[in-house]
Amino acid sequence: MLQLSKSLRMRTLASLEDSYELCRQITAEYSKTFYMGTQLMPFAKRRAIWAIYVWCRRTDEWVDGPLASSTTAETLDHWEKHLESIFAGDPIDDEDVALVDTLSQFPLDIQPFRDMIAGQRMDLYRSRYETFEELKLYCYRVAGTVGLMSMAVMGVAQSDQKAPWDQEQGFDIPTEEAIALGIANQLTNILRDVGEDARRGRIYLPLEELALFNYTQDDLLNGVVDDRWRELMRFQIQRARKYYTQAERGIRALSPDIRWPVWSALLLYSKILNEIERNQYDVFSKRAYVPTRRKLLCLPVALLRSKVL
Ligand SMILES: CC(C)=CCC/C(C)=C/CC/C(C)=C/CC/C(C)=C/COP(=O)(O)OP(=O)(O)O
Repeated sequence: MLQLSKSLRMRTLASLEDSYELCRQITAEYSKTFYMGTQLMPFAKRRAIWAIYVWCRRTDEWVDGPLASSTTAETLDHWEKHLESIFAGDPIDDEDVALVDTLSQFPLDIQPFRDMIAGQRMDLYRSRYETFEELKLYCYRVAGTVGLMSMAVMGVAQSDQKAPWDQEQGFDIPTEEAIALGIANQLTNILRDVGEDARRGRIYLPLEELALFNYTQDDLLNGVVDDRWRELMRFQIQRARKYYTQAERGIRALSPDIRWPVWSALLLYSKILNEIERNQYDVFSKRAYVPTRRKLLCLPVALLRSKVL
């Protein structure tokens, strides 16, 4: 019976090609920046990243999407079982077909996927973070994990593709740097979306850091932009940039064919911080956005860096 229902289900699922195409469309629709990055990758890696992106997006939707108000801990337990089924090679939905294929081709571990679900659990119960350590754990879970997943697909440089001194620097598998890029991206996202999150009653910035700048939760919820806020934002932006710098050091340890896309994604996303500065730190009434022309300008810069750094 179980066998029968499984085979019935299998027959109604999308073909491999259609599933990857679905993942491509979803990635293009939801994340312009990362989609642009993936377009610079070799075919097999590009579509694997789309399959992973879609699973991450679906995971995020449980707490951020239209059905979020009915999501409970049990919903996420169920989603974790769904994940185990994918890792067992048994797709449930059309989007899973591509991910099952990706798992058969790249050495992906289930742990970062589980950690990301744990990150969504945090979002379910918490709307405040007291310290940066707590926020950092959240950022690892919802975004650092994406770095780990992506790295398994992108691959690291073979020893004959590296200069001898790279090995001495212990850059064999740049795990910390991959996590750092996820954290940098997430911190950027948090800074860009402070106003939007406040309107949903959420504050991601650590409360003890607000206090350090004499800025209150009420100030934030009311969108007060003054010297205290600008100082606080300068401090936050500086820290996000440190994570970008750490990530940059790991890129040359990656396989050469994906250094350009990773540099591009890094530059494109970090530019949002420049836009926040350009907007005089007003993240309440404006959404920091990098215009397409400025985005395109990043690509040759990224190419150059991927060759020389
Ligand atoms: C640097 C090294 C060694 C490896 C690279 C490893 C990678 C690719 C890390 C990047 C991880 C990543 C893409 C994290 C996602 C974080 C994030 C905040 C995504 C935001 O996604 P959306 O919310 O869809 O984006 P927008 O809303 O900004 O379009």
